[in-house]
Amino acid sequence: MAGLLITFEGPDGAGKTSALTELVPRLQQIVRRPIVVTREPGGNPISEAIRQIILDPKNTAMDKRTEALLYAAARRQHIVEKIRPALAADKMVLCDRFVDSSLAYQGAGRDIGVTAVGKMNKFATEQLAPDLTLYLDVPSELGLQRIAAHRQSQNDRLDQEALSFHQKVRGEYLALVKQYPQRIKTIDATQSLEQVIAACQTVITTTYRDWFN
Ligand SMILES: Nc1ncnc2c1ncn2[C@@H]1O[C@H](COP(=O)(O)OP(=O)(O)OP(=O)(O)O)[C@@H](O)[C@H]1O
Ligand SMILES: Cc1cn([C@H]2C[C@H](O)[C@@H](COP(=O)(O)O)O2)c(=O)[nH]c1=O
Repeated sequence: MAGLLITFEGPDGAGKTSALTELVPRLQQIVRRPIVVTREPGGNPISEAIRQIILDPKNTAMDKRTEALLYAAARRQHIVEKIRPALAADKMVLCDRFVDSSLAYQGAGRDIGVTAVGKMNKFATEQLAPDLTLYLDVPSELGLQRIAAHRQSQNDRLDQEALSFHQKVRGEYLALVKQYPQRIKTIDATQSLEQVIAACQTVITTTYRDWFN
């Protein structure tokens, strides 16, 4: 498999989606091979349908292991339908969230345990791992403030969790950064959006120089 899987991670409100939206057209101007942009949970009809169920604020009865299994199920379908075919066709895949989100949110945030969630995801992914992960770091308070300030619709079920949940999530992300320093590069997402985009672009283009003009 000669493609590249680059994932974007971070607490809610870190700015992943905003940064990706601006970054993609800039990379497309200089990249030598096609880019596929996708997200989790989602990226194909089955996984987007699972996303609706997971994030629906009405689903307050959802058990935490059910939630973890649904994220993993959505991921499995996403890998089979979209990620693996794109990598096999030598494309660069930019994915908004991947397994690290499950480790941080379900493993730590929901207290299921990072090891247990990791094992479940190995089954789902058959060990497919990102080549590079950009971790956009913000204090949980700031991320939640951004979401509240720009809210256009009702918060999803995860956004509605208490600050302490989001702090556990961030704590696990910071632990993952220490555990995988080669793969995960931290971007200071308290900077302006333009600075965040520029930092992401620099990490990607300097790490994979031969992919760019
Ligand atoms: N660097 C930034 N400075 C100030 N505001 C920002 C910055 N980045 C994003 N925002 C704003 O914060 C809000 C959340 O951004 P965005 O949806 O991109 O975050 P996200 O990481 O994708 O969050 P989530 O995971 O919850 O979807 C948006 O309204 C966006 O305009
Ligand atoms: C992949 C994944 C995501 N989550 C959480 C993180 C967010 O709160 C939502 C996804 O919404 P976004 O606006 O697209 O960021 O789901 C999770 O808990 N576990 C996961 O594996």
